[in-house]
Amino acid sequence: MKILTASQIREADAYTIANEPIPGIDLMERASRACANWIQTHYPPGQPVIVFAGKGNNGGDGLAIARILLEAGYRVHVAIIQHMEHASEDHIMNLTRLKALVNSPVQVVHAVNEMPAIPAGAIIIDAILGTGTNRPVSGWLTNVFHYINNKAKNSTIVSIDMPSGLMADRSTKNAPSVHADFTLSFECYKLAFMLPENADRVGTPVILPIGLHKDYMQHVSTNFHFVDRSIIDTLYLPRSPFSHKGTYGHACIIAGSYGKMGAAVLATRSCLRSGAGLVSAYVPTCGYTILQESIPEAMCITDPAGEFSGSIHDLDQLGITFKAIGIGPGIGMHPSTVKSFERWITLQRQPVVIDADALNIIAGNPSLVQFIPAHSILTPHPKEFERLFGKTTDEFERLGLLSAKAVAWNIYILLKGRFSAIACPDGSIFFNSTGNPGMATGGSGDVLTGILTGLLSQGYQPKAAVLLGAYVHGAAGDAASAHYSQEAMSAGDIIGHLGDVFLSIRESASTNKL
Ligand SMILES: NC(=O)C1=CN([C@@H]2O[C@H](COP(=O)(O)OP(=O)(O)OC[C@H]3O[C@@H](n4cnc5c(N)ncnc54)[C@H](OP(=O)(O)O)[C@@H]3O)[C@@H](O)[C@H]2O)[C@H](O)CC1
Ligand SMILES: [K+]
Repeated sequence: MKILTASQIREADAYTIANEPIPGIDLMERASRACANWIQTHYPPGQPVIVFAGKGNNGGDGLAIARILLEAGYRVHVAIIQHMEHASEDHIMNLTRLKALVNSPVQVVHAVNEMPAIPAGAIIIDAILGTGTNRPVSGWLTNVFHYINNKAKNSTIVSIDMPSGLMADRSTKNAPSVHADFTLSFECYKLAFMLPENADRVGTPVILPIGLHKDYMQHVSTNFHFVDRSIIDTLYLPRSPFSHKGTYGHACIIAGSYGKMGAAVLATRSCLRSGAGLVSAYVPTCGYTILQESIPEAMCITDPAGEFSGSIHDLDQLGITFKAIGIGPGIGMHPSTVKSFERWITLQRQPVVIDADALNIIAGNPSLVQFIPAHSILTPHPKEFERLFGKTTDEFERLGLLSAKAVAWNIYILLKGRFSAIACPDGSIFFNSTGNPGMATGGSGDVLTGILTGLLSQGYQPKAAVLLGAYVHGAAGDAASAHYSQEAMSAGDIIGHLGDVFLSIRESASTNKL
């Protein structure tokens, strides 16, 4: 799914009005009905509803929603927030339609002391500002937001299109905004929803299709995408009935050190569970028994240094052709490991997966960047990202830096988070849609490294491997949390659910081809 900027959304709106064609007021009605339907499905008419409407089209939506809910038997109070003098045409039209209903209380609020009381259990509809927000909110609107956020007990805030105060494609990190429980947003995710700095403002985003024109949506060019199942199904490569283990490559996981052999076990096991034909683990000698006993399907190559690896650079001399290599989980930062990694990276010619301490080694010696093979995949978490690329003032700026580095280094960078951001060498960014807070647990990243290496090994191109790998990792985490709970699930449980996820993707990909 494409993620559009505020101005592209305005264009989509205008294109739909001109080419469907449909009058703007009817498009607003369609959007408002989609919201009202959602509210009616989730809350019974007994609950009081308070609509806070601004003076633009977001407010127009609010007034239409109020009318539809009143007609459906809800008790609705409407407060128009006078944040500007003039009102949009469709706001005025919907106000007229609302006032035509008997018993429709409409109040105009000019100052925070005029705000209506919010009864316990109310559904608060926030339709003050939407995608037309073009500057951080200040002045008395700040107090209005504060009043709404300190809502009465058991009430729920449902924001329409955007939590008021947020800008769709710029940072409002320190600006006031409504903190929604749910955001019912039209047609596509907004960039602001993808960033952790807005997590407690957006609440749960719900995307409601409102039939914006297909031609516009198909042809509009954007650098931002949301990876949903429709993208994943096109990436999946079914295995050939005539294949053998050689078809799917020999993968190598370079991982582990004394006390961190779990990282090697998790990455190796997830690599095996992601379809590699053969998997070898390269580990320090101290990990030999652990690895062979816990994963008999994998081969084991030991580094002579003992408790850490110091001869990684000699791997190429073994005469084994690895189709893909993943390096980093648990390798530590012993000076010999650092030296050995530095030599090893200069010898690489095909894309590799680089994670954890291998990233920290690069951060400590930025001259290594020139040796990272084109189209390699780096998987930093935010702290590792900062060590590699430096600090930014907000997360929009961080996205810009992420994209610039992926282009400059000609690599894929997967920045881990609720919606992991995958930056590609062409400047585009894909946000992964799967995963949950239960995955914020030790070993989860090691599992991802194994999955990505396994997918590369069996012939996925790096872009397909990183998009599919991130999705599968998150979806297996979702299945694990459904089974064990977010609290009790562990990284190993993610691996345990990879099979269910591959089965389901295989099924939907083949159904779509019929
Ligand atoms: N595009 C669609 O698909 C559809 C959108 N709908 C709804 O329309 C809104 C967008 O409506 P718009 O009228 O463009 O903008 P807003 O309602 O968000 O804002 C109205 C005006 O508010 C002023 N403004 C901007 N920032 C601030 C601020 N920080 N403080 C106070 N006031 C602010 C600004 O006017 P200025 O003259 O002051 O610049 C805005 O123009 C969209 O979100 C949907 O809810 C449709 O109904 C359906 C299709
Ligand atoms: K809003």
